[in-house]
Amino acid sequence: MRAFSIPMRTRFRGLTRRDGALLQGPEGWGEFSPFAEYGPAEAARWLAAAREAAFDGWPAPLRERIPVNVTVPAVGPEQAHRIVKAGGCRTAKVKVAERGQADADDLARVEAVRDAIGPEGRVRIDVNGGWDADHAVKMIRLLDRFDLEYVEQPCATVEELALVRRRVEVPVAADESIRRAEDPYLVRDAEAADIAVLKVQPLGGVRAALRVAEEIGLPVVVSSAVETSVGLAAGLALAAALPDLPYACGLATLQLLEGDVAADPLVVEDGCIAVRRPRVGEEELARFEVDPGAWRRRAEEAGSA
Ligand SMILES: O=C(O)CCC(=O)c1ccccc1C(=O)O
Ligand SMILES: [Mg+2]
Repeated sequence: MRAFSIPMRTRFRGLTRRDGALLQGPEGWGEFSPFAEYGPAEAARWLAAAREAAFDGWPAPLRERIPVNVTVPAVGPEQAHRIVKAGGCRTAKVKVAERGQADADDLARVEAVRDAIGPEGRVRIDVNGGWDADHAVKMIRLLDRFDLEYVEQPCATVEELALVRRRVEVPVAADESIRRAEDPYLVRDAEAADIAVLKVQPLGGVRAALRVAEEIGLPVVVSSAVETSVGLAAGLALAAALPDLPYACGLATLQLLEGDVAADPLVVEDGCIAVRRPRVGEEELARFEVDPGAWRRRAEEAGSA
C-alpha cells in the first residue's frame, strides 16, 4: 500500500489537502480515500471499491468519452468566472450555501458562472444539504433567474427533499441521501428526487453502484469524491457502463488538486474525459507520497467492520 497527501488549489468541503491510499492488484491500482471523519463501517465500502479496482476490474464500457462538469467551489465571483473559463466544460456545478457566507454570495457566484459559460451552457448547483425547505424554495426560485439545470441535495433529509421537489420547477438531485444513507432507496420510495448522484467509493464499487442505479430507477450523474486519477478512473468506468447517461458527470475534479499520482492524468478534453485507466507514475507519486502506516491501520479496521 502507498499513501498520498495532495494540497487542494482552493478549500473544498473544508478540506485543504486530499489524503488517501493506493493499492495495487492484478487489474491495476485502486484508490482508498475515505474522508478523515468517516468511521470503519462507512470506510468499508470505500475499501471494497479499491479492492474491486485492484483485483476484479470493471464491467465492459459502453462508451469511450464521458461529458463532465467543471466544479466551482464556494469562491468569489471573479475566481468562479476564471475557473469556468479555464475548465473547458459546457456544464458547471456551483457550490452554494457555504457556512459563513451569505445568500448574496451565492447569487453573485451563480451569476458569474452563467456569464462565463454563456446562454447555451448548463448550470447546476450543489447545496450539500445546507438549506431548510422554506429557504431552499426561496433560493432555488431566486437562483433560477440564471436558469438552473438541477439542484443537488438542497436539504439534509429525504422528507425535506420531497417537500422542496413538489414546490419548485427545477429538478432535484439526491447525493448525500443516497451515498450516506442506511437505505438509498428511501429517495425513490418518497419520490424525493428526479436525479440520483452516484459515487463509486461511498457505494462500495462500480458493480455496487450499477446495482443502485438499476434499483433506484432514476437518471444517474456519476460524481467523484475528489480523487486522484486512480479513483476517477473508477467513476469513468461506472459512467461508461450505465445503460443511459443523460447528464454531464462530476468527474473533472483533478482541477481542484495541485497535482496527481498518475503519469498520464485524466484531463478534460473538449468537455469530456476519455475512458481509460491511468498508470501511477513513481515520479508523480513521489511529489505527494507519505508514510502508509496510518492508512494500513485504517484499511484493517475497515476490513473487519
Ligand atoms: O460533482 C462534482 O462536480 C464534484 C464532486 C463533489 O462535488 C463532491 C466531492 C467530494 C465530496 C462531496 C461532493 C459533493 O458532490 O457533494
Ligand atoms: Mg453533492
